[in-house]
Amino acid sequence: MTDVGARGTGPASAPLALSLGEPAGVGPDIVLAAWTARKQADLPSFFVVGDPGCLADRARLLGLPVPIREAAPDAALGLFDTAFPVVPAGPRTTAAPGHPDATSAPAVITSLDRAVDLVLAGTASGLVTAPLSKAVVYDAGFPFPGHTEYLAARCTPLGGPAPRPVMMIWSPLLAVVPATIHIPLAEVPAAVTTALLVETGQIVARDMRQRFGLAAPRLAFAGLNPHAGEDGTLGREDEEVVRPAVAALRQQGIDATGPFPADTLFHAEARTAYDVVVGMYHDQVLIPAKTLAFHDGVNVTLGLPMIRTSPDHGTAFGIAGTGRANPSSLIAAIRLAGRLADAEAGNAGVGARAAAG
Ligand SMILES: NC(=O)C1=CN([C@@H]2O[C@H](COP(=O)(O)OP(=O)(O)OC[C@H]3O[C@@H](n4cnc5c(N)ncnc54)[C@H](O)[C@@H]3O)[C@@H](O)[C@H]2O)C=CC1
Ligand SMILES: NCC(=O)COP(=O)(O)O
Repeated sequence: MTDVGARGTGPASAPLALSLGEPAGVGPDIVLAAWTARKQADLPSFFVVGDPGCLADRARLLGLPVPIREAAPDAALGLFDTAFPVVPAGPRTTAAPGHPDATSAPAVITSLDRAVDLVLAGTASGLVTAPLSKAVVYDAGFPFPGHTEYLAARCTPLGGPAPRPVMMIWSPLLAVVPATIHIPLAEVPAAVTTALLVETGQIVARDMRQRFGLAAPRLAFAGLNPHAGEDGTLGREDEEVVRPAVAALRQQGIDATGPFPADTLFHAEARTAYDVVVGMYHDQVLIPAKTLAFHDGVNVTLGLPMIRTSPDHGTAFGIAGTGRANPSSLIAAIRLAGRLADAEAGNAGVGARAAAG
């Protein structure tokens, strides 16, 4: 694993590195659309790491006049205004849009590996990942549930402990963190421990302060059971696991509250009382987040010594290569990564919910 201690200190004006993700999905469509929208959306500069042929094929299919230029990472900044810089990496892909193919896995993984190399070396100021097909990379032996866990492994110092990665889905309307991520629902009650919730709350509070510039972030914890357990009559976990975690965080000076019934935690008035909801499992918090702001949502990985964002959606095979893919979530992800990089370089934090605009 890479020695994180060796990470460079590139200025925030270094471009962002984008991994290309699944070639049969909408990744190439939205990446091309984001570069096309770079001026009107006032995006920070970025380059793609991956197969330039895949992007060129998709541009041709979509009729987009995007001048794709193979480039070294340090040439990308100078090119970005006039051409789309692509740092070649990995084999040529052949999967047709909408038809995922196991042969793409080496290209997908190499694109991600090389993009992370460049971020850890300080050549790029942050990572933005286009969606990959978990099935395609799992079949090729990719040993991680998703980018989130892969990045924690990549950020593990030589001989040191792995950082704990925390997934946050962020939008101007709502920011949520699932305390457990990609595990079966049946395993959730055992996986939700007081220690896990305390550690999650600490990471969220720290990154909201340091990366998002919130002086005193307000964390609302959702309960696990209906009505947050109804005083223990609908399940004991809320009283015995979640409440002690909230109390421990409060003792540490973190503005944590809850557990709250999840069904009434996401309406407009409730959302004014917190900055982030920490939920107990994936769908509990990703459903409200994607329902409220599917096209503005950004997946941000907290807890790592690098910046990583991505769109909140997946490969959308049904619309890949049709011109119907909406690039807004990727555009929001690029914009947020740029602002987080600026904040890391010492400029102002991005604020709780203001950075999407
Ligand atoms: N960060 C990542 O790499 C992620 C990868 N995935 C992967 O994506 C694959 C497909 O997942 P699904 O559950 O089907 O979710 P999905 O997000 O790909 O699609 C869900 C629905 O939203 C629509 N949609 C998605 N993105 C859109 C866009 N940009 N514009 C317009 N409509 C859009 C799709 O057409 C579909 O109707 C799976 O392999 C999953 O693991 C899913 C989420 C994140
Ligand atoms: N449901 C969110 C998702 O699948 C994204 O996972 P990751 O690849 O960002 O870890």
